[in-house]
This record gives sequence, structure tokens and C-alpha cells, in this order.
Amino acid sequence: MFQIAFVAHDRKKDEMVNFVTAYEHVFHGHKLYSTGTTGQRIMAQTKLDIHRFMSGPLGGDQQIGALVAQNELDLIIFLRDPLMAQPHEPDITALLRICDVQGIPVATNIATAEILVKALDRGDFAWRELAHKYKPAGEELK
Ligand SMILES: O=C(CO)COP(=O)(O)O
Repeated sequence: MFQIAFVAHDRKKDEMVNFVTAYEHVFHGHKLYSTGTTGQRIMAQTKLDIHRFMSGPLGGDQQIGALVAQNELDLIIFLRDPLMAQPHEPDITALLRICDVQGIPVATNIATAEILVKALDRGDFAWRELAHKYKPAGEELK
């Protein structure tokens, strides 16, 4: 079981719902998280149980970033809108940065999301179990 987060900007929410619906069988059985509205939309369309954080502009990206900082997320599907400025742009940048700090797979478009979910289905995320085991949260203090 892995921990997976879904985040989608408004003009990407339909795409996210369609994507998660298509791969519902893969996501089933994992621990799922999302920002507020994204999770609401996915749960209305699927049978998945998702722990919803706050809406992105109200701090949801930061809450998901906190899980990443603690090495508690294994995959993030973050369908960003590259053509629309967001009021919480610094939060978005911070979330992507902390994913790079921790080396967490994050898909920011549907093509990458497809590849990662197929990898998840194939069992290619087993290395994350080792990451949990050998890199406990807070080990590397600077
Ligand atoms: O703004 C978001 C991510 O930056 C998404 O938030 P919602 O899922 O609440 O719309």
C-alpha cells in the first residue's frame, strides 16, 4: 500500500476525474489524499475514499507538502494549469520543490501521470518501501 495525493487546478479537474476513474482499480487499496475540491470531485465520481485537505488557495498544497517533508507520500498527481496564474503560486512552487528535495515522483501533466500509474500497477514503486524503511522522517537535519 502506497500513499498517493491528487491535486488539480480548476481547468484540469475534469481531466483528473476522468483519469482517476479510468485507473480506479489501480488506486483502490492505497491511502489517498487530495486538496479539498479535487477530492470532492473525484469522490463524487468514484468509490474511492480520499482524505481531503483544505482547498489549495487556503493551504491544501502546504498540507500535502508537509506529508512530503515527512516522507509520507509516495506519488503525487498534480495537474497544474500552466496557462492561468494562481493566487497561491508560492505554495505550488513550494510543493514541487519539496518533492524534489525528497525525491518523490510527481506528475504535473496527464502524460506523465499515465506513465507513473502504469508503473505503480506493475510494481515499480517497491523502492519506496525501502525509502520508508531507511530514510525515516527528520533523519537529516541541516
Ligand atoms: O489549488 C489547488 C492546487 O494548487 C487545488 O485545490 P482544490 O482541489 O481545492 O481546487
